[in-house]
Amino acid sequence: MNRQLILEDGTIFIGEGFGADSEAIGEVVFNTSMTGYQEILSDPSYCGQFVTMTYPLIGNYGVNRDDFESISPAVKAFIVRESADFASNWRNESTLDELLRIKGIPGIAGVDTRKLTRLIRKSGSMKGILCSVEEDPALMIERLNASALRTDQVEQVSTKTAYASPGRGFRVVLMDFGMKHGILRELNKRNCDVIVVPHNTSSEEIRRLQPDGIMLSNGPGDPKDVPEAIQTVQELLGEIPLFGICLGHQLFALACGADSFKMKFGHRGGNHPVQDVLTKKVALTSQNHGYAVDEASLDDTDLEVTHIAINDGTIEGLKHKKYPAFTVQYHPEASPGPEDSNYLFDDFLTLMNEEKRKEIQHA
Ligand SMILES: NC(=O)CC[C@H](N)C(=O)O
Repeated sequence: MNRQLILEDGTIFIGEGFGADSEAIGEVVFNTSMTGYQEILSDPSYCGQFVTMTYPLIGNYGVNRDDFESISPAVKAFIVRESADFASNWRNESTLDELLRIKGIPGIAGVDTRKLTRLIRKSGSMKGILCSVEEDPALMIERLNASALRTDQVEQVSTKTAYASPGRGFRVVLMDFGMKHGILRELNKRNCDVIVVPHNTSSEEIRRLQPDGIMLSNGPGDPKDVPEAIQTVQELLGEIPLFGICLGHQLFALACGADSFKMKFGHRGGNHPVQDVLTKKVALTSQNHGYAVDEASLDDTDLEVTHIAINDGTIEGLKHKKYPAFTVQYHPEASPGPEDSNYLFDDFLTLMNEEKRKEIQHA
């Protein structure tokens, strides 16, 4: 027992260090997925956060080349009940511990993750510090309270330069706010000619690429921290069909005049039930968000709620009443998670198709 996790309310968890031997400060959140730790770890939306896995055994199938959602995991620290040091799977290429060491991410094992999760559910997500047990907790809490969490996460994880992932179908400009590779994979699977652009690409630059559609990716942090992206969406709305996921959904809502708020402890897991308002069908979804769109703020907008979370009634999907644009708060690209909502990518293609047909008729 050589490492401690100290929360801003003073709670201390003592555990065994694994991964990188370094200190970290971040926002402590929990994820209830039973598998998929590699995808979770490498999801850029966790930038700046400590992820607690509620499933008690993590690392048991190792880490492989194919399941990364980004090349450089942006998670600040990883908290588990038990870290398996023997990885058993035919795809396994390294252990979780090795990956965390290489990527400079500290971990702590042996933590009572049920207690930690209940605490977060009761008090809300909290700041935490992960450090050696040699450190004086009182001094650490002082440091924790004095440190403000960063607000430039999107800039940290977005691509610095544009790149193409060619296809022979619709051209889609994918705005990268901290994209999971699963989104690109789903678009390519449908033959889309994808151009991934940095988060701060202007609307003129996007227009110049002559896209058939725009995809707004997921990403870390508060949507209000990226006002220039909100403006870009405003400038393109109605002109080019649009599909947004998670942070992309929140940015779209803000661009349409709605508001967002920080949730108490968010939704992070692989089995969140979401209902389609129209069909009443429920899908099990993969989720990772700490902010949500405020329903009351929709009154003066042209937005319509398409999906809601069964667990707490928060908004999970929106559609513009006049323009070809729709978004979801959850992750239809799954990975990790169920594929119930994969059809949304097909809907995006249908939307682009319809708009193309209208254009041809009017030409
Ligand atoms: N996965 C995401 O895109 C998350 C969006 C945003 N950072 C939130 O926490 O709500």
